[in-house]
Amino acid sequence: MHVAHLSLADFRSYASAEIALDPGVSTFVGPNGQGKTNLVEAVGYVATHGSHRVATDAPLVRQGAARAVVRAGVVRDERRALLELEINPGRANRARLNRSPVPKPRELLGILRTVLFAPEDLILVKGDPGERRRFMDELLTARAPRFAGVRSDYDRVLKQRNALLKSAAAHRRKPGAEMLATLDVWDSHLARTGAELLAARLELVTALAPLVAKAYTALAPGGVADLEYRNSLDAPELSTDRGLLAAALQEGLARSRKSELERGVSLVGPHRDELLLRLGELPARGYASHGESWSFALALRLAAFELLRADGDDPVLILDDVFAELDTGRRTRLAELVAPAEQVLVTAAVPADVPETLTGAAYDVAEGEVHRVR
Ligand SMILES: Nc1ncnc2c1ncn2[C@@H]1O[C@H](COP(=O)(O)OP(=O)(O)OP(=O)(O)O)[C@@H](O)[C@H]1O
Repeated sequence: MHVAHLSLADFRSYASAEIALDPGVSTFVGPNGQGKTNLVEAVGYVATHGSHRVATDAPLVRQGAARAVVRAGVVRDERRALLELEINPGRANRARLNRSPVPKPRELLGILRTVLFAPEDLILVKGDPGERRRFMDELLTARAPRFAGVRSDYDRVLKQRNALLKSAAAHRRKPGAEMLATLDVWDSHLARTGAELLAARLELVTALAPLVAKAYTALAPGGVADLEYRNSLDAPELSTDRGLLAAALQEGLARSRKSELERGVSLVGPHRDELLLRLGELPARGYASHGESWSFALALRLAAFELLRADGDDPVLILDDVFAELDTGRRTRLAELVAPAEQVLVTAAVPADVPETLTGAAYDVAEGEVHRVR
C-alpha cells in the first residue's frame, strides 16, 4: 500500500499543506525544526491514531487552533480509500472514510498500516519493560485491529482489581468473605482476558524473533540478537492454549493472593511481563552500546515491517531522522534493506545523510512549506 496524498489543516506547525506522494522512496530534507517530522508524524497518526512523540493530542493541534485535520488518500491493491481524522484535544476524534462519517474512529484502523522508526525508539531498548510491552501490543493491533479491544478489556479488569486490592490493603485487616468473593470474580476475569493477551504476545514473539535476528545481522554483521518473553508466572515454557494459560494465571493469582492483599496491586498477569532483548549472551538493556542499542531498536521495527508485509500488503515504512545516527556501513545496509518496500518516507536534515542508493522523490521542507524538487 502507499499514501498517494496527504492533506493537513492546523496540524502541528502546518496551517495547511497538500502533498502528493508516489510509491517508492520519498525523502524530506530541510534544516532542523522546519516541519519534516511533523509530516511523517501525521501519516503515522492517521494510521495508528497515536503519535510516536507525544501521549496526548494537544501538541498535535497548531498553536491557537481548536482542532486539526489529517487526510490521507491511500492506495491499496489498486483500490483507493480516503481516511480523515479530526483531532479534538480533550474530546473524541471524529473520523470519515471516503467522505462519510464513521461512528467510531477505530473503524479506520488497519486500512493504512505504517511502521515508523524514529530516534524516540531508542527507548524500546533502553527503557522500562512497559515500552517493550507497548511495542508488542501496538504491533498486535496493527496486525489485527480487534486486538485493541482485547488490550482495553484487560486494562479495565486490571484497574478494577487493583482498586479492590488497594482498598483491602488500606484497611489493613483481614478481608471479609464478601470482598474475597468479589476478588475471586476479578481473578477469573483477569485470567481469561490475560490469557488472550498472553497467548497473542507469545505467538507474536515466536514469529518476530527470527526476523529480528535476521534484521540485526543484516545491519550489524556478526551480531546475534535474540528475544525472550518472560512471564510473571516464572514459567520457563508456556503453551499458547488460551484455556491452559487462563488456568495457569488463575493458579498464579491464588498463589500470590496474600502478597497482593498486603501490597494492594496485581502481581500476576501480562502487565508484569517483560520482553527480554539479548545481544549474544548479554541483555541489551544496560549492556549494549549506543550504536548497538540503536541497531536493535531498528531491527525490531524492520522485523515488525516484515511481519506485517507477510500478512499480505507492504505497510508504509517511515524512517524519521534515522540515517544521521548510523555509520556508513549501516546506512548502506539499511538502504538496501528498505529499498524494495512499496513506499518509504525518509526525513533528514541534510541530503548527505541519505545514502545515494535511495533514489526517488525528494522534497524540500522549509518554513512550513513543502516543495518537490526531484
Ligand atoms: N502544535 C504546534 N503548533 C505550532 N508549531 C508547532 C506545534 N508543534 C510543533 N511545532 C513546531 O514545529 C517545529 C518542529 O517541527 P519538526 O519536529 O517537524 O521539525 P523537523 O524538521 O523534523 O526538525 P529536526 O530536523 O530538528 O528533527 C518546531 O519549530 C515546533 O515549534
